[in-house]
Amino acid sequence: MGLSAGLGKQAFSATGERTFYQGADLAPLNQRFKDARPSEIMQFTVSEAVNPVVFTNFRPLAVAFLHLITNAKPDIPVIWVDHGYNTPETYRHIERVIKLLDLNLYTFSPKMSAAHYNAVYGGIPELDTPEHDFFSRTVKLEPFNRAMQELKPDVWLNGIRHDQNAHRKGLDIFTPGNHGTIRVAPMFHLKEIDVEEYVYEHDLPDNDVYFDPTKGEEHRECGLLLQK
Ligand SMILES: Nc1ncnc2c1ncn2[C@@H]1O[C@H](COP(=O)(O)OS(=O)(=O)O)[C@@H](OP(=O)(O)O)[C@H]1O
Repeated sequence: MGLSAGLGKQAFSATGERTFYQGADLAPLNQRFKDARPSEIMQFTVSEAVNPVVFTNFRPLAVAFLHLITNAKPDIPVIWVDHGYNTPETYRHIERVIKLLDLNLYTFSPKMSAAHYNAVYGGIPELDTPEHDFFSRTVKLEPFNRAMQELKPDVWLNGIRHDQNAHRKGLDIFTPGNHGTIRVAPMFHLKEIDVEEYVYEHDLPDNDVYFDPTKGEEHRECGLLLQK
């Protein structure tokens, strides 16, 4: 399915009732929006949500999601955990995207800087060790949880897709997120090529040199999606 595939004439209006709350039955929503365009899912979500936020790591192709969501709601809070280990290219890319999309950015940093961590613990630990778990908790999970506690969103919007890894294949557009949120992934049913085309067609800058210190390989989960 491409970005231009859609629901056709069907339109949705706000019901006045709360759509997104912990324990909401999400199956009817997933059914209703399974063939919808990402822009329709975003419009519906921002009109029904009370306090929607975006979490992003500015990974490759994330700019497409940020472009779509800021078209639907320009002032939506965009939360970025800057763990301090991004590549220089990623930091420069982030600066460009903040300016281009005029993002309402909230940056959350770990309580220990990367320089401090490196000096005391000798850099990024080996994967699948207790040291690496501690590292991930310190540089990513703690600031992520702090952001959730401070902003108290009802909806966590993100750009994840079904084709990113085996775990994500089993997810859906609307799923229960942690901290009582409903996690909404408007691009869930898209393929990587659809998103690449969107970036190309809109002449958006992309992030080519990306590295996540909490993952060894691209398709691994670091834990934010697995946290309950
Ligand atoms: N650094 C940082 N800051 C803010 N938010 C972040 C961060 N890392 C992950 N996320 C959120 O988790 C979603 C999935 O991210 P990842 O693909 O990196 O997977 S993981 O859960 O971190 O393993 C991710 O969705 P997308 O960025 O849209 O893929 C975000 O909603």
